[in-house]
Amino acid sequence: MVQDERRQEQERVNEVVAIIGEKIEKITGKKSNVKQGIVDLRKNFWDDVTVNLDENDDVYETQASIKQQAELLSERERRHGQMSKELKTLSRLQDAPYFGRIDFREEDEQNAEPLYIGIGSLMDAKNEDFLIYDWRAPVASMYYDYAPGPARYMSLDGEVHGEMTLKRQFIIRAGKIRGMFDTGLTIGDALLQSVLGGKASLQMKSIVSTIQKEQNQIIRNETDRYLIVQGAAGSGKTSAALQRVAFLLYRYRKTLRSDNMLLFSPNPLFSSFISSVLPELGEENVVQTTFKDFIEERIGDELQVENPFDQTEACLTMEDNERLNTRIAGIRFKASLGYRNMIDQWLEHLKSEGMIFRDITFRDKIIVSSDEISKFFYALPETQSLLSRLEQVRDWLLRRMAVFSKRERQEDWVLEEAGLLDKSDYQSIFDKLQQEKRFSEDTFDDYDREELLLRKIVMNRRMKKQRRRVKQLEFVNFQKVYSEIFYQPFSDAETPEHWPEICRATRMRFEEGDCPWEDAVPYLYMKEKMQGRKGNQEIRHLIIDEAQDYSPTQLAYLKAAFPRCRMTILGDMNQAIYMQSLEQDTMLSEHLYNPEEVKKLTLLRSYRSTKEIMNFARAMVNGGDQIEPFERSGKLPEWIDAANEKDKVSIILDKLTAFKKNGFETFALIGKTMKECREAFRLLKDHTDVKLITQETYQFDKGFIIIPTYLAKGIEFDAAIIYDASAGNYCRERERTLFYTACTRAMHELVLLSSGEVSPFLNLIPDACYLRTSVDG
Ligand SMILES: Nc1ncnc2c1ncn2[C@@H]1O[C@H](COP(=O)(O)OP(=O)(O)OP(=O)(O)O)[C@@H](O)[C@H]1O
Repeated sequence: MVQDERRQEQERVNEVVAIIGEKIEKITGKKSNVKQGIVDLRKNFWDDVTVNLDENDDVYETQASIKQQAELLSERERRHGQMSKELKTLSRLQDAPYFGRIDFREEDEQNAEPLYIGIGSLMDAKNEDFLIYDWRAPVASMYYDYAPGPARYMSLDGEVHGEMTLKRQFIIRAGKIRGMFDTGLTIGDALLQSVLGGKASLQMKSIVSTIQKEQNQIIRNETDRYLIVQGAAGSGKTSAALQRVAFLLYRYRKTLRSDNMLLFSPNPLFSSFISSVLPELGEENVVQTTFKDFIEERIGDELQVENPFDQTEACLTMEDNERLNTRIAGIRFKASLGYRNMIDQWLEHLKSEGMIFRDITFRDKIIVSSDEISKFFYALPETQSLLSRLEQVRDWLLRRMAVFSKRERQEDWVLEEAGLLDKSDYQSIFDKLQQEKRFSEDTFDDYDREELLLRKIVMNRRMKKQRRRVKQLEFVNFQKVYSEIFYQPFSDAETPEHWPEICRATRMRFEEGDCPWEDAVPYLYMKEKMQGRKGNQEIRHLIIDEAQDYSPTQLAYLKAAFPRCRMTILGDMNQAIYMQSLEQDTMLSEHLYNPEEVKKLTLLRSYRSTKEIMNFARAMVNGGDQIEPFERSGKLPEWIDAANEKDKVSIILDKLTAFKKNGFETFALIGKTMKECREAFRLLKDHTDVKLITQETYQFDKGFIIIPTYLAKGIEFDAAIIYDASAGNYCRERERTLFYTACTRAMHELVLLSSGEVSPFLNLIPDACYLRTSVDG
């Protein structure tokens, strides 16, 4: 019976594959015709355009004709693009046409209808019935949401109720059914077992065939402007987020393109790790950036912005003393909305005093001095906003610069510089003079005219940059205005502990042209508020991964920078590693949003690691008992005492050999800091093939790598070794989440090395959760 069914299903697969083959052939033929059409059109573009510039009407006609031709060309190019995309999806479907089937009997109907679900939809040859439904189609949601029994889905015409009589899962490769299971509520635990038991890969895979019900809610949420997902390590936050992108691109395909979405990822390595998921689902990748790159680009080269990883590294490697306490207090305070209020107060204060301007200079001459600007600015009515007054200063300065330019162009140096102008400049002046002659026959002053035009060109070019800066209101000395905050007499109630030292340190950094990472967003907030910078209207959806590392100030900044945006915000409080986000509000805090616009979902089931690894790791974090490890068994985590560096090296080498024997392909030695990783690399590099991952690494290969925790975020490995789990390395409360993050990178095996006293976090773990050995076993 079962065999019979399998045979029938295989026959259907064969039929569908054959139809896909025919479609591919047909579209390929059409595509090459369209391509030829494009080539011809490009070649003969001007043949079909009537060019006539004699009369005004003719010019319009010519323009219309060019426009028509260009539209024809771009329409064909668009069709060609669409066909390429369709072909890509078809060839994926040819390999594995679908992964699921549900039989659904609608209320009031007699019979159940089988629906097959795959990564794209496919109609039969007559274009009448669906042979495959796209996983994102409304009806397909039942596949993820229900076990056989009563089921419903939301169609475009309203809710449809009925009964699901069968739910079946397929593994199809190269058109052959390799596995077929009839499943219960959770989609094919057997299949999930086999997917999760596989090797870690260098690139994340899509989870389309095994999306879980709670993940489906995230993927298909359409109602909430801000969707927050708090999910345990390995619970599929990133996976669900990428599936969600594909879903939204499908659901809103008429209005939403991939370049309307922006994904913030924690580091460049992660960006490349996830880059193949969307193409695998037949969608284009969305734009990706890191928050640091985004901020750095907005600040430009006026300041040297500290890298957040350097900030973390500095805090983790500094000795425990007052300097460190000051730094941490500063980081935490500047991430709070309290500090933002302080900046708002400062902006208010600037209305009556305190603005600092730059001299407007040209070749060592002061065109307008900062004092003069200040006088002009403060002479304007205080009732006007800062922005409107700055705009009036701008216009006044531009006029003053024009007057200056007119005077300066009489100077000898200008003519000397004109001698260095290009041939093309002379040509354009000649053309201009010729044109002028069409209107006046007076040619006596041609020589003077030419000299004047040359002088104008020189001055315009020399003053261009200056003018642009003035237009952008850069005559305000924003850095100094910001530094001034740290001279103001704020009350003790408004300021944190160590405030005087924080002020001193911040002023010093700004004087040197450095912008500490904790000041980057507050500085931009102040500056852009003064400049009245408009928000980005193009980006309509932000996906923010590892959101536990974003502060309320950073959230507020993103909301203002992308005013039209919806946001999917994913993170795990237990993996907060930046000083700013430890034990205080982060972007995951619901109360930072308008209650009507926000929804928070929680993922507690963890899929990445074996049950043993997850049982071990969850014991060290708050609320860990609520995390549910997926039922997949492996070895107990091993905690090995190593007396010295030599022992450590030999243990690591032995473990590597064992990992390879197990068929593992990716293994990481995870250090707390880059400093620790460099030390480990120095010890190991002559004994084995190993690569050190740094901030500049954009991709990693199979094999053995050494990586600090903050760069391993979001990534996974077949096996992980924690290089130093001693008390000296992980004992402070703020190191708990770092330690947990490191341990949860391992899929199949976890090894921890320590010498001397072990981290107190390990004491929290029941003895039965690990195996303890020393070097000689
Ligand atoms: N429904 C699923 N089906 C198959 N695999 C899944 C599923 N959900 C998650 N996984 C797998 O679990 C692993 C962890 O997923 P992912 O990286 O998305 O989790 P995460 O919550 O972002 O983790 P972290 O916070 O630790 O970085 C990945 O290998 C992913 O493929």
